[in-house]
Amino acid sequence: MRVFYSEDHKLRDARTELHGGELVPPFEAPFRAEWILAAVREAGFSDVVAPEQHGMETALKLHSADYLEFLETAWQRWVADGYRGEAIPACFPARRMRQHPPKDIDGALGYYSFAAETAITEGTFAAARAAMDCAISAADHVAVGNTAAFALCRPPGHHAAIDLFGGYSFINNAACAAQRLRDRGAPKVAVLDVDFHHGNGTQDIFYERGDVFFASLHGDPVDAFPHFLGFADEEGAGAGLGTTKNYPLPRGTTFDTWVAAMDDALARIAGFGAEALVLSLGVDTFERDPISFFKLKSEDFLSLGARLQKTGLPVVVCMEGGYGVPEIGLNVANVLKGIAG
Ligand SMILES: NCCCNCCCCCS
Ligand SMILES: [Zn+2]
Repeated sequence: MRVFYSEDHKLRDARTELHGGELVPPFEAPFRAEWILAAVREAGFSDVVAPEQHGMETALKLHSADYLEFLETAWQRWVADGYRGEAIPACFPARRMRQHPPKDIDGALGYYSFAAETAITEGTFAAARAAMDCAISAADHVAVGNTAAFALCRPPGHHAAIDLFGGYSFINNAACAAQRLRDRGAPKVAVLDVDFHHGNGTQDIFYERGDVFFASLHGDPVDAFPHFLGFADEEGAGAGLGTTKNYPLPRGTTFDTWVAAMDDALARIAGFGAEALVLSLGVDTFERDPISFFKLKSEDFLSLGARLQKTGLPVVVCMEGGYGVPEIGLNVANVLKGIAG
């Protein structure tokens, strides 16, 4: 299985994350990609290539143009206004307020985000573009007949919505991979999000589309970030009615419960008639993840991958979350091993 990796992920190296009322070193840090890369190489996935540089046309089918323009210019606008810290949103267009993009960068940060833990810093946009390039190149690799590819995306993307950043996400890499597979001829594509956190961004992007099925297993939003989307009654709308399926799961969920939901999702994906699959792979479902509350063990990630291999669907794996512990490398490698059979 080919691995797409860009050194440009290192340009995303924020100093601060707002967590528990303190500015702490971000959980989503460069070491993550380094640990994962080392572990997948160690597991024999040594066909590691840099992605091609793709334009923004795929992303422009998924995100609004004004949002992508905001991402590209936010840091220089922030610096031009004389702020000394990192660009953290602090004022949001909440209920009954006007939904318009302010000229002021402080207001624009709040308008284009849904969470305040994610700082924009110098190099953030360049790193997000490189992660997007990895996802698109991995989709191209599968589109020409390879059964699988791994896009080692950093920063992650599944929380990035049509015009919102947050949850460490800026450009929705997995959505770009799905769109690319569609553009390269797959009539129907499915995105399966196994990250601990609901893929609110991917859901938002495809919610009214009937050509992409979105399924997500995640910590119940009543208890977990992103708190305000990912409930079981969200099933798509318009042309997309019936093509969203959420599996909110409780604190302490172990693999036996978790995998029953995955099997149901895979059955629905088969029923939908997907011809290719994008896996939003977060390994923050691991029992020792620092910010999550499921109890998957490292060997469970082998079973996860094996189930995907059994579908017979070509799969683009996009790296999402998974934090803090060295096992993130082993757990990702185990998924790839399961897929590779
Ligand atoms: N106290 C936990 C706050 C979580 N904040 C964002 C988490 C984003 C995960 C991306 S996979
Ligand atoms: Zn997550």
